Amino acid sequence: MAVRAALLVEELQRKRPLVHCITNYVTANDCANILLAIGASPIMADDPEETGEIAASASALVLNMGTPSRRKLEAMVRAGKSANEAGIPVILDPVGAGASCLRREMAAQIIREVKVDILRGNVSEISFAAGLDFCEKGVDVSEADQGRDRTEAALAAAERLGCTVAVTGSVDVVTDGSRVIRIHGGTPLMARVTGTGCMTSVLSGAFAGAGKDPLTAVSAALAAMGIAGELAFEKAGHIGCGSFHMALLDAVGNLNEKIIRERAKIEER
Ligand SMILES: Nc1ncnc2c1ncn2[C@@H]1O[C@H](COP(=O)(O)OP(=O)(O)OP(=O)(O)O)[C@@H](O)[C@H]1O
Ligand SMILES: Cc1ncsc1CCO
Ligand SMILES: [Mg+2]
Repeated sequence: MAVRAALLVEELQRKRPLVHCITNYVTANDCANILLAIGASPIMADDPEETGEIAASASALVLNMGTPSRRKLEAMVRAGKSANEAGIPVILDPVGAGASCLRREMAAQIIREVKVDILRGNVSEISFAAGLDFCEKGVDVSEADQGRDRTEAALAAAERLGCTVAVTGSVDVVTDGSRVIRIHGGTPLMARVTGTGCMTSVLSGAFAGAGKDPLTAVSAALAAMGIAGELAFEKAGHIGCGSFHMALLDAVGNLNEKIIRERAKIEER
């Protein structure tokens, strides 16, 4: 898997996939920059008047529920249907999925009307999507969920939704319902900078847009992000969160096939 992930980086950099993101206003800029850094091409577009058209010309679509609205929901459903018709992968990041009625309705409607290929979230969000949990607070992992089993949540969500699921955290877990892959690495500082999860979702979009298999695509994205987190920590971890944030973007921009082949810690059982 580490070798395939490494080769996928080269393929991504050759193909330069266009990734259409309908995302939140908190981390949109970081998501666009991380896509450019890895070698993909971002487009942020969230008006329902254009999202169907933009998705049809993209290589992947990423739907992030971070700052929701009815209008954004309409934009996402239109884009999602268009992506499904065009046969491009759809990634859903159900940010704070259980935290409000609007978010619950939004997640339910997207899952009902759009075929999602990859669901990526933290353990609270994925537990909600899997039906294991019925309320959430905020966008970070709740205290009650800190000890929750990521593998159990990932498998339950994959079974319920019939798609590939990634639950991120200290160790990331990815499953398509039968294979289970764990990606080690990263640093706890990644949870102290907002948007590192959103960035893994758009990177998953970039890898899925460059290859065909969602399981390999997300595993490659998470391995890349973990390695970048470690390299950034070595460079700037001792300075603080702000410098680490910038170093993370630098590190993603310097990733290549060799670094990923040597450093990826991907384990399958
Ligand atoms: N304790 C940790 N040790 C190592 N890596 C971590 C740790 N916590 C998070 N990460 C990494 O940080 C990235 C984001 O994961 P996280 O689960 O924090 O996403 P999130 O909660 O959706 O974040 P956000 O909502 O801020 O975008 C992943 O690459 C994950 O592996
Ligand atoms: C802090 C925050 N609030 C809504 S979206 C977001 C970014 C990370 O999910
Ligand atoms: Mg998140």
